[in-house]
Amino acid sequence: MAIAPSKCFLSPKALTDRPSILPFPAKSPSSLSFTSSRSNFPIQTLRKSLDPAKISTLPVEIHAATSSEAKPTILVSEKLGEAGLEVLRSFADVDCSYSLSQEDLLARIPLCDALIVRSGTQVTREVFEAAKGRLRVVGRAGVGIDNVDLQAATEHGCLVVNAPTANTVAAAEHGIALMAAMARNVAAADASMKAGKWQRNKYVGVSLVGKTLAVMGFGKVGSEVARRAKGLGMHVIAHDPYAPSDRARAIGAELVSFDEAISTADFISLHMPLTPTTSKVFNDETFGKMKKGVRIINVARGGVIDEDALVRALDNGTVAQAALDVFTVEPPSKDSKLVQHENVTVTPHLGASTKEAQEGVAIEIAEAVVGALNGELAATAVNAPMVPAEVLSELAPYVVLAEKLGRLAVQLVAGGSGIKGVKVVYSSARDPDDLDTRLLRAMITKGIVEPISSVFVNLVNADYTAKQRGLRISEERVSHDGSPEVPLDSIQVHLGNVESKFAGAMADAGEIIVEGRVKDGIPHLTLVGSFSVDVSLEGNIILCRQVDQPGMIGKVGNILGSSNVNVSFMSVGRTAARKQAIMAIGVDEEPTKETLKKIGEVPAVEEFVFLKL
Ligand SMILES: NC(=O)c1ccc[n+]([C@@H]2O[C@H](COP(=O)([O-])OP(=O)(O)OC[C@H]3O[C@@H](n4cnc5c(N)ncnc54)[C@H](O)[C@@H]3O)[C@@H](O)[C@H]2O)c1
Ligand SMILES: O=C(O)[C@H](O)COP(=O)(O)O
Repeated sequence: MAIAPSKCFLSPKALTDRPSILPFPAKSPSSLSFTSSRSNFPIQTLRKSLDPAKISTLPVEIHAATSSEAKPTILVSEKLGEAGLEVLRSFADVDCSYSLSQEDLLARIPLCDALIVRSGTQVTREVFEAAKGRLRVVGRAGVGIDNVDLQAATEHGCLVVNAPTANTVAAAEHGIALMAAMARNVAAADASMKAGKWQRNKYVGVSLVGKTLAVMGFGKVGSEVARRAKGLGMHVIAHDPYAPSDRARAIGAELVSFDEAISTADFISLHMPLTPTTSKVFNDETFGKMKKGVRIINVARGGVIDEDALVRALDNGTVAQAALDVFTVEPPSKDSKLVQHENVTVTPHLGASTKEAQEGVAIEIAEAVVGALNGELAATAVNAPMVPAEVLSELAPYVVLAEKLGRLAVQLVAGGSGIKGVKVVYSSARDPDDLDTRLLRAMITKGIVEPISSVFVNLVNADYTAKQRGLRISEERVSHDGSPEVPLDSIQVHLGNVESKFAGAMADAGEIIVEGRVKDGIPHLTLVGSFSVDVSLEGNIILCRQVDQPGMIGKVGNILGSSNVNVSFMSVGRTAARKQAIMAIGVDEEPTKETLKKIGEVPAVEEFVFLKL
């Protein structure tokens, strides 16, 4: 796919319309090497806090598509509601392929920017590897993300989003339906009648009213089940190590320990996620602690039950009945003893399968995926920090500043000296709790890592990438006597224990230091080593260290002018009059080697460096 990296100017409206920001900021053209496997479409850097009149003149990096080919491709591998597909089709080429084998999925994934799945598609590490960097979002049209290898997604910089709320009620209703159907033998009696029998004595059930129900996992589905069970006259207890007791109290459920829940309940309904802690938490030992004749409902995940142990507990009467919507392996084998057991009622993972829930889930996931591909940070991101829109909006210019400072700092390092320690110092009048720096840290990492590697860094994989490269990033806060209305006064990036190709960037402590501030919404470089400068961080920068004397600006300016290099800014910082000074020159074009050589030949110039932003 042919994509031209180009510098464009965004209209004030485009910049202010969306309070959102770049989980996938495009690499800046200076360091960019496009491969045909990663498509890019407009990803904008928001500058909402800026004066629109000024915004219109700010260059914003956009990777503009050269043709309609640049539409992203979204693979939908399991049935998705029509309303969600419409949202997707209005934005992307949508490939609905509902019965792909794993092999077919691996073959198709390198052509896709996003993948939307339900619980039936295994999004394994192999899938991310096969995507060769193009896959940027996996959308799970539902809650459980245990079929997505989150670690692999994060390592590959791929955002995973889910739709956590739209099927809650459907799952809770299915739990209640299974409980009632099991207690009254509805499925077995139905099958018996259809076989021509009339067995009124065989299918005598048990009542729900007055019975104790233990809800295991008091989250969204669990609490809705509890609410409905209260309406049926049940006594509801719940176990959830992380649930607030006031939420349980408000519903009239009592939070108890695991052992108390399972040993006192007549019915146990499972609503926890499948995690390493909950895997097979219902096993021989825990079945042994239950009341004889207990009844179990599972609409959570099959893997929380040791299924062989459940068959034994059913056979020996510890468990009188079970109603199961989910299984360790789906679909389970046709001769599964559990599925075939006469005291077990089963459904094929139908918890979320109502028309209403599927339409809701489809819209929820389609909007999240489109938003993420557009550069917004999804509110339902599973493997990236969720930064509220207001925070994103006010930090936007600082995000640009952070990346540029990282990019500048790394270019000042002399070849051969590896970077290990990065210290970021934020000067702010805000209380530390009111300043979320995760985004800034991620962007500094991006700025440092991208110019020296082929890794694509974003908010999802920034911390992981830093760790992988042995880059220790520490953060410090310095309190500033300004207005807390302004999030930050300055950001400093310190690279420790390195040598610099520009000695002027080394501070006394033997570190490279660059500092920046946002002025009128525009990022500025304000300190290099121990020299104060003031140059807006746009285009490219030449730093010259020289003996402070009259006429230097004119001499260097003349050299650049005669080579047709446009100077946007010049700023001189010095330690003391007539001693050392640093000249920071913003240039729109990249000077040729000959031009740079001429600058180096000016007698008072002691060193200089050309830096791409
Ligand atoms: N059958 C279906 O079609 C269907 C539909 C929706 C949800 N689900 C599944 O239902 C489960 C719950 O979904 P949800 O939306 O309520 O999720 P949720 O995150 O809102 O709730 C899960 C709750 O489990 C609790 N929990 C975590 N570890 C626990 C433990 N060791 N013991 C007890 N509680 C623990 C959490 O604190 C949380 O409150 C998930 O496994 C989800 O995948 C299934
Ligand atoms: O986790 C979920 O959302 C449910 O298990 C539903 O899964 P499904 O989308 O495959 O029906």
